[in-house]
Amino acid sequence: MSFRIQPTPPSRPNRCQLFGPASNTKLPPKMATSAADVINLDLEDSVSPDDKPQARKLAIEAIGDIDWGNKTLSVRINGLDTPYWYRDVVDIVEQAGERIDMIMIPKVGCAEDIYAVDALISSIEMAKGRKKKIALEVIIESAAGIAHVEEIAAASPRLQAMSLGAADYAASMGMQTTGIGGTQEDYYMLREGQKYWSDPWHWAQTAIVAACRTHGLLPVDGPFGDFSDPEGYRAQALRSATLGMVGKWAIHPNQIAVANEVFTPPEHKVTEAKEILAAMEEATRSGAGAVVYKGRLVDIASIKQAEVIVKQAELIAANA
Ligand SMILES: C[C@@H](C(=O)SCCNC(=O)CCNC(=O)[C@H](O)C(C)(C)COP(=O)(O)OP(=O)(O)OC[C@H]1O[C@@H](n2cnc3c(N)ncnc32)[C@H](O)[C@@H]1OP(=O)(O)O)[C@H](O)C(=O)O
Ligand SMILES: [Mg+2]
Repeated sequence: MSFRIQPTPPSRPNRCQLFGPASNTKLPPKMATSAADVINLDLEDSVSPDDKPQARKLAIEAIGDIDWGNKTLSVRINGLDTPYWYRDVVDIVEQAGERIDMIMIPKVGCAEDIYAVDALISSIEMAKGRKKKIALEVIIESAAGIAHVEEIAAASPRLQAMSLGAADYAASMGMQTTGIGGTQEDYYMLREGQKYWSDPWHWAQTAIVAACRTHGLLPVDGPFGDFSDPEGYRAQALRSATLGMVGKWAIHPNQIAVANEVFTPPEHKVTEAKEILAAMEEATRSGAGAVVYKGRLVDIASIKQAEVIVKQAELIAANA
């Protein structure tokens, strides 16, 4: 380990982030009673330009009027290249009650994007005497975003989470696809006439996980557009969880249960992790640094790996 200790990310569940356009009044009450850990009321791409002012007003009403229970409540503002974002921040931070937890900034490309929003929020919080500091989360969904992912992760103490936005990312990278996440037909290796599909999102996800872990943020997988393909969603979520992401977006209620299931460590993994911790405790007592568990090596690094799984399970149980 470096002299700099890896910071601990926020201790809250983030298995499923459910999105819905703030302009659609039918959705927020349903989102509030869903099993998602995080709710994102959207002012950005699911809201048409003509509906932006009304969507802001409805988001403010929904934040104040609905019982959101213990969910983390976030609003996605418009991008910094639009005429909408400053008004989103001003209206939400001035007019929404203390129940709002987070603002999500889309399409971030550099640390200064976060600085700008942070400065504006800070000024309004002081002017209005807001008690609770609003947190930030960002979406990496452009070539610039992924190129500058580490400086973005380090940009503000308000930052809690970072997601991959597969659709805008694909467009910005010039990828030849209209799919939002998941397997891409043409991204395969060929061996002896057999196709083996690879994961075109892998590099971006890994870069996001590394930046988040370095700076104590929660890495989150973004949307999977084909909500009629639960097994495709599950496969993508399983890959993300294996890489170290803590959750995934849902754009339809039928994706929530799968996200919650995949990002809750299964019982057999928790049991195995606890057995490894017990085996290592025994090894430490007898002065050994490594032991054999089920025919394989476990050592001091295995303690840290096992602790990841046990802590994930404890966090989720504590918030159930
Ligand atoms: C890709 C980039 C993004 O920006 S992703 C995030 C932005 N997009 C969204 O927020 C879309 C959210 N989803 C929806 O608006 C809808 O789900 C829909 C339009 C995709 C489909 O809606 P529809 O009503 O046709 O679907 P049904 O199957 O009929 O719904 C059944 C039932 O569920 C309720 N419902 C639907 N969606 C939601 C939801 N999001 N939350 C809660 N409830 C929902 C619906 O009202 C029905 O209810 P019922 O009538 O049965 O009571 C990204 O940035 C990138 O770049 O990658
Ligand atoms: Mg997007």
